[in-house]
Amino acid sequence: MIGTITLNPAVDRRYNIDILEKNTVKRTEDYMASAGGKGLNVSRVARILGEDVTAFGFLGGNTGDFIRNEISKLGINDSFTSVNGTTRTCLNIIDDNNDNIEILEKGPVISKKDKHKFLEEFELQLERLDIIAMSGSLPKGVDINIYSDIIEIAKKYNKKVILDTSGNVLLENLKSNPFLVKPNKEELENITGIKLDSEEAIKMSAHKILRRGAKNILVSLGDNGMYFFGEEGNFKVDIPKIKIKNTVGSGDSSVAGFAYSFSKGLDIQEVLKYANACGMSNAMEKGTGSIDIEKVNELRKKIIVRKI
Ligand SMILES: Nc1ncnc2c1ncn2[C@@H]1O[C@H](COP(=O)(O)OP(=O)(O)OP(=O)(O)O)[C@@H](O)[C@H]1O
Ligand SMILES: O=P(O)(O)OC[C@@]1(O)O[C@H](CO)[C@@H](O)[C@@H]1O
Repeated sequence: MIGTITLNPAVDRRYNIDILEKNTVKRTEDYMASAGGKGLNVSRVARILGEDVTAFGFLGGNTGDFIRNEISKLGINDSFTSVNGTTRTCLNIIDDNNDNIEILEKGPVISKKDKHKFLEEFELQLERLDIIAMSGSLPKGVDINIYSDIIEIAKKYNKKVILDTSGNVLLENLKSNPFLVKPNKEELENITGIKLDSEEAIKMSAHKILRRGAKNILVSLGDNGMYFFGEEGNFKVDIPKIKIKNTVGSGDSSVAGFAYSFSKGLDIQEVLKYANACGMSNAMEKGTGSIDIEKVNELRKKIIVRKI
């Protein structure tokens, strides 16, 4: 069973239009709403891979009800804590060239009481979880160290935690030794201040993050694949060219592919193939945080993992 934590979930609304242009009115029949926020994308992809998933976090208002309904249809166990505020809505507007704009709301304010309820619920269920993936930005009212609080609880039960977040929230929570972090190239550049224009620069930056506490790091590079640095060595993943439709949620799909294959005991090279194949399959679909299992299996055969 994979546990996912989405402290700031979102109803993701995707709109496909012909062209992105200032000062115009656009009408479209090509749009969709999904249960989003990074951890919920991880949940959905892990579920498509055939894994049992329990999802934790905060939900409120009619958008929260929409998400509860969607995840119940997918067979994801709902362990969300109810809050008074309203879960945010995030927009992804994509044109015919696959250029897009994302508009992300801040989200509701979480009270101390609800935070404690959430931590209690999480600890109650921890024993049943093989691995935990926690992802995304923090809602207001929640302390920047909350991801460390969660990791410390998980450590008591010997559980591994993947942390996929960015900026100061990522930096501040490295001290509690997350099992894996997954910045993309831009996020890694932002937190280390080092321009990542060579493999050497990426390696140096990634090792900076390892020295600050993370056990392993995946650096995702969009259409250029991925690097992995950590306990099992250093690897570069080379991927074939694909035709993309919507790359939003590819990072989350990679986290799901990693968590799924790692928890099944596959070796690191196979795990990295799963992580990339899931990210790629998501990029080939219109939906956000959505994969096609047959494509994942085809793609895995075409991905090359090199020790560096
Ligand atoms: N344009 C693309 N072409 C091929 N593969 C892609 C593309 N974009 C993403 N991928 C695959 O998905 C993985 C994760 O994507 P990416 O590096 O864009 O993560 P991300 O920036 O965290 O994504 P997001 O924040 O939108 O979820 C990549 O390592 C790659 O395997
Ligand atoms: O504000 P956060 O939590 O950083 O990002 C939220 C978000 O952009 O991330 C997902 C794509 O990765 C979307 O489902 C969602 O809207």
